[in-house]
Amino acid sequence: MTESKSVLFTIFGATGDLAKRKLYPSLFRLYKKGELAENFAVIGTARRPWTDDFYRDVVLTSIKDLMKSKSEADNFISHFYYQSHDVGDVAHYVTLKNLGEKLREKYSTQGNQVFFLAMAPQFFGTITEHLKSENILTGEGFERIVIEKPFGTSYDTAKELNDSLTKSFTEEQIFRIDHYLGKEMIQSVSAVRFANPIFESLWNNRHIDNVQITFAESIGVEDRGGYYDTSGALKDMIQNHVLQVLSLIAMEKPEKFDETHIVQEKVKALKAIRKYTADEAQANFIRAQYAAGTFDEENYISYRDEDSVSTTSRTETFAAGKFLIDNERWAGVPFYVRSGKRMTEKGTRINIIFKKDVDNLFAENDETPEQNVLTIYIQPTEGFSLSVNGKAAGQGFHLDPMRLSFRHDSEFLGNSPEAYEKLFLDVLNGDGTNFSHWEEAARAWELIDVIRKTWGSDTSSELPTYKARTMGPQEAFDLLEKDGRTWNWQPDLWYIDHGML
Ligand SMILES: NC(=O)C1=CN([C@@H]2O[C@H](COP(=O)(O)OP(=O)(O)OC[C@H]3O[C@@H](n4cnc5c(N)ncnc54)[C@H](OP(=O)(O)O)[C@@H]3O)[C@@H](O)[C@H]2O)C=CC1
Ligand SMILES: O=C1O[C@H](COP(=O)(O)O)[C@@H](O)[C@H](O)[C@H]1O
Repeated sequence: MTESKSVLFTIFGATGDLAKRKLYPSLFRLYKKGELAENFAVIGTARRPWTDDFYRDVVLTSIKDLMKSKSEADNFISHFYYQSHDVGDVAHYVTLKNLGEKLREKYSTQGNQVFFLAMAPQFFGTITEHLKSENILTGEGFERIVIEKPFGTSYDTAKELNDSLTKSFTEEQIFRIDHYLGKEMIQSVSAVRFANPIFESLWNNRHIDNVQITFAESIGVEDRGGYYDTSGALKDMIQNHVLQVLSLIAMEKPEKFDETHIVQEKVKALKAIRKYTADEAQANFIRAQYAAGTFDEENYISYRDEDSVSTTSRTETFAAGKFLIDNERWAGVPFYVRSGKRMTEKGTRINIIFKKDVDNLFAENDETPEQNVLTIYIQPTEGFSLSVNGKAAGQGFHLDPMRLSFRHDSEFLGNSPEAYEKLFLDVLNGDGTNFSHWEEAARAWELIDVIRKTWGSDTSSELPTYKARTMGPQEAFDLLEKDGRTWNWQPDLWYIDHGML
């Protein structure tokens, strides 16, 4: 039997896109599962002069696809209150405090508070400072703060941000969202590694040739051109999601499967990644921008033609590179990563490519076994496959590569908790395992800053482009080719075959 939580949420940025698309539906899912019942309340705040009723209607609209009965939804939204508030105005925190006290009483929330900052990071310092100075933090129950990406734009700005947050909250109270860490299959990476001796015993440079991590998106920048043009693929995806995944694959086995030990090992792995010189960054990382293209008879405009994007923009919409890890386990094993928008399909995958068979028994038969590949499918399908060599059926002896494959079915996917729902529950349980910790973010920025600066100093050369809805520029393929390798990527026929497209 689920024990429901007692808590007051304050959502800053309650009128925004993230709140409507992710936060309210996730809270509703927790409500439907009984994790939230009667003892919770939500204060939504932003500048717009909304009433409680209007706010509740907005929340209702955002959960309409999930609701089974109107009465259930009505009961849920009755826990929502709106307070118009400019985060820069001190007087508003007094109103917020008074409302909080009233709701704490009414819903018996036991002094537990979660603050969700669904706002641009430049406001984080002001908000946390005022939460403390205006005594909204009382220390009576648990008090946790959840913040969104981007966590800074460089090591220096991230450090500044962190310093201002830690004036009011301790590291244990800060939950930095990296929503990929809430995804089912990312959480499964550790299960695959540490619950299967067949893999754990091979998880090193004696058996693994290279690792490939692809975060491909078919969408362009949509309506986020203004933000994206100041960021680019390296900062938007590689600094956070990709390096988080890489550290989970590369880390040593933690002493215990808990937050402290996992984070310790992830930080060690990140620290072992070679920090490039400017020349090495130039040689090992490439970038490109999507040009116009046609796919499936549909025409796509170029990045520079997107709304709120400069027509002379040099922001990359695709980045690829090679990381090297200087430790005993991984010396000599390249970790190739790539991420881009307007690629052929949406697909996040990890490929562990095992070494070639050195002593080929079948050489005299003119047969060469293919390298074994373990693929972890993160999305849109979830599962694993392992390519193995077998004998082709029939006369004679020929090797035939085959795939042992497991995928979650569509029913499972439909019921699988959404990343934000899992992360919300982790926050309520005080479990920071699936969040980014300061030391992780700091190290990731140190690695990325070198690449960013190298690219930034080159203002004259032509930025490579790739046609919209392709797998990126030629330079990304050359990156592996010069190492005698290729990207391992086949279109995901599984979900087409299963009617999931
Ligand atoms: N949307 C998404 O999918 C994702 C968003 N994020 C991050 O989440 C955060 C929020 O993003 P998103 O919801 O898209 O942004 P929006 O621009 O849609 O929302 C911003 C919110 O901040 C409020 N706001 C702005 N200025 C003030 C102010 N001075 N005082 C009080 N409230 C203010 C706005 O409300 P009002 O105008 O009424 O004041 C609005 O509610 C950002 O950090 C973003 O990078 C991260 C990953 C994905
Ligand atoms: O953080 C971000 O992630 C999304 C991709 O997330 P997904 O869960 O849809 O795979 C990306 O589109 C966005 O640019 C980035 O900020």
